[in-house]
Amino acid sequence: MVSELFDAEQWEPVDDLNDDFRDITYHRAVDSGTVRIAFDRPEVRNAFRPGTVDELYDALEHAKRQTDVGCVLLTGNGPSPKDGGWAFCSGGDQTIRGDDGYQYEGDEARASEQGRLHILEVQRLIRHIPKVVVCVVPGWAVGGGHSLHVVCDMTLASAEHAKFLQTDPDVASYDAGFGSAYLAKQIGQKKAREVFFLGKTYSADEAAEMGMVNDVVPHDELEETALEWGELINEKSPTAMRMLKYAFNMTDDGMIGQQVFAGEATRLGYMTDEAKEGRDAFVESRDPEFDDYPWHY
Ligand SMILES: CC(C)(COP(=O)(O)OP(=O)(O)OC[C@H]1O[C@@H](n2cnc3c(N)ncnc32)[C@H](O)[C@@H]1OP(=O)(O)O)[C@@H](O)C(=O)NCCC(=O)NCCSC(=O)CCC(=O)c1ccccc1C(=O)O
Repeated sequence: MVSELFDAEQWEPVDDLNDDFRDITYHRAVDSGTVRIAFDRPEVRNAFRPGTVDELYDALEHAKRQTDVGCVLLTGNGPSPKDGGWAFCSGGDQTIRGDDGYQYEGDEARASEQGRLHILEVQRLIRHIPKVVVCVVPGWAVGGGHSLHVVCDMTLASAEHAKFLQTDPDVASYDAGFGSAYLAKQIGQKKAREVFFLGKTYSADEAAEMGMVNDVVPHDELEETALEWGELINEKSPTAMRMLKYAFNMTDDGMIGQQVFAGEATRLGYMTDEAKEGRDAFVESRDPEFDDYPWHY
């Protein structure tokens, strides 16, 4: 069983990757352009270790390249076989945290002697992937797991089990990027400071009231609803959705945001006859003839 909420008839494993993964599962919907990536360490509330982060990055990078996929669901499998507890993700695995980051066990593909802190690379991929990323929260979203929910485009939460908590300062960690500063854009400065400075636990309803959760649904309906959201997203224009995501990002992402949006604008430009004339003129060693193309206003 992948997860108690997982409907095996709706999904098929992305075989070439899913079989190799140890800490996550990766599936594609049978009937729509939606993929499901899930933390699979329920016995430790889906805490991530360096290998987990590598697998997450690989799955997201693979999803990015699927041109018939418009939606990524990021969730956590459960419940815990130890005590029945549910989690999306409880952040970095504190048991393998060394003095300079999180430690590999040594037998993994990208093992390094130095500690790693590369969940931020995953955050950036979620931010820039040209698809809608929905965080599907069946239980705890804590520490670095809370920050992942913040950086996703939307969040859907289990009414009964989703709980939101920032423990970063309890373990002397601090996500000074999206996890905190971007959270403040979502819920306001005072509330974001409260989340970090008081470390209170918030229910799904409270998180929705604060503006960091889009919707709260009964636990048993969580993944069914997520899949429905995926279907709605996939009905829309891929170009419009991509440009909208990058437009939402741009005001907060500085020059990188401008670069990402402008890159897509350039792609649209390349698709015009006007751009083809520029290319063809160069290839044919002649002057370009742009007279037929208006100076739009
Ligand atoms: C998540 C809890 C609130 C759940 O509480 P509860 O339901 O009572 O369950 P427990 O009995 O506490 O936990 C069950 C079981 O799971 C183990 N566990 C839970 N969380 C972790 C964890 N993060 N690491 C390792 N193990 C964990 C727990 O020990 C129990 O094991 P047993 O053997 O059964 O006893 C609660 O568990 C809790 O508060 N957990 C800790 C949350 C936490 O502090 N997370 C780390 C925050 S810091 C972080 O995530 C930094 C990483 C990061 O994102 C980052 C930030 C800035 C720069 C870079 C990075 C980066 O790249 O990493």
